[in-house]
Amino acid sequence: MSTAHVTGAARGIGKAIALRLAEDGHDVAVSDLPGMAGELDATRQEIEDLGVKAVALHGDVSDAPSVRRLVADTVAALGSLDVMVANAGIAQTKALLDVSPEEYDRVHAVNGRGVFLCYTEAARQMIAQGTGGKIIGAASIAAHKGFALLGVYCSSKFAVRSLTQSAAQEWAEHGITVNAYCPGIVDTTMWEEIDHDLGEINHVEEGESMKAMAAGIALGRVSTGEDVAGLVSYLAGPDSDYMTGQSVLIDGGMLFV
Ligand SMILES: NC(=O)C1=CN([C@@H]2O[C@H](COP(=O)(O)OP(=O)(O)OC[C@H]3O[C@@H](n4cnc5c(N)ncnc54)[C@H](O)[C@@H]3O)[C@@H](O)[C@H]2O)C=CC1
Ligand SMILES: CC(=O)C(C)=O
Repeated sequence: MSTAHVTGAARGIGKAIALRLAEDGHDVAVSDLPGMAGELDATRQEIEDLGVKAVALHGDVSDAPSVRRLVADTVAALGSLDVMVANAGIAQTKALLDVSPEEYDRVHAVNGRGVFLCYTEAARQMIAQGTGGKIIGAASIAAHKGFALLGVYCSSKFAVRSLTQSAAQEWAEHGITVNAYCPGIVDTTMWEEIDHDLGEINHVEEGESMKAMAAGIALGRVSTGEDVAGLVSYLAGPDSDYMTGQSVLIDGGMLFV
């Protein structure tokens, strides 16, 4: 029996991943910020309804003691930690010249340090267990290409991509693989907020910014969380055992096609 932890699982991509891993037979710990308790508990209930064990935990991924607790509480509740999905992240839609140093730091604290903390705390636990593991992070198309008005966000996702490569090299000897998923445009609260903010900056109607970005998607539609969860299911399972250090695009053919 394998156990997984998914951060940022109260909604969006994280929730879809948690449910998919439960369908795959993993016991699943889900976590999110304390303010998301109601939504997170709904995710936990949906996982239990699939017939596996679930636990809902609260913590801020940018805070080291908090992440240490998330890992320890997962092991206490489910017996081990075999799959870590460092999914939690925040967006920031702003021209670089308008970003304050504090705003820069917050994005990197959640998207960069948050992934670093989840990766390293999970690896410590997996190394102690001695049974290997799968560590998976949320990157983005923004880890492969910079976008105007998302500059700081993009830089934080490039950080995830390089951390994933370094961690993969350092922990291979312990049987731990480290990979990241790189969605394009996923129809979640995060993209609703990006669309709203781009609309304000560019003086266009709500929905228009998303439509303009989506026009470049070869498959002709934006993504669902479930599209991304299918890739994470593969990265968490045995079929990806010979794959590590990769940041895999799942963008419907938006970049590089
Ligand atoms: N929606 C999209 O188009 C894309 C999203 N991504 C990435 O996928 C991940 C999930 O994105 P979505 O589901 O769209 O976002 P979302 O905003 O809908 O959900 C993110 C979840 O993370 C939680 N969270 C935020 N800060 C946190 C913190 N400090 N500690 C713990 N939890 C925290 C939120 O409360 C929320 O439940 C993010 O890392 C995002 O950058 C990547 C590419 C595209
Ligand atoms: C949210 C996100 O990663 C992009 C680039 O849309």
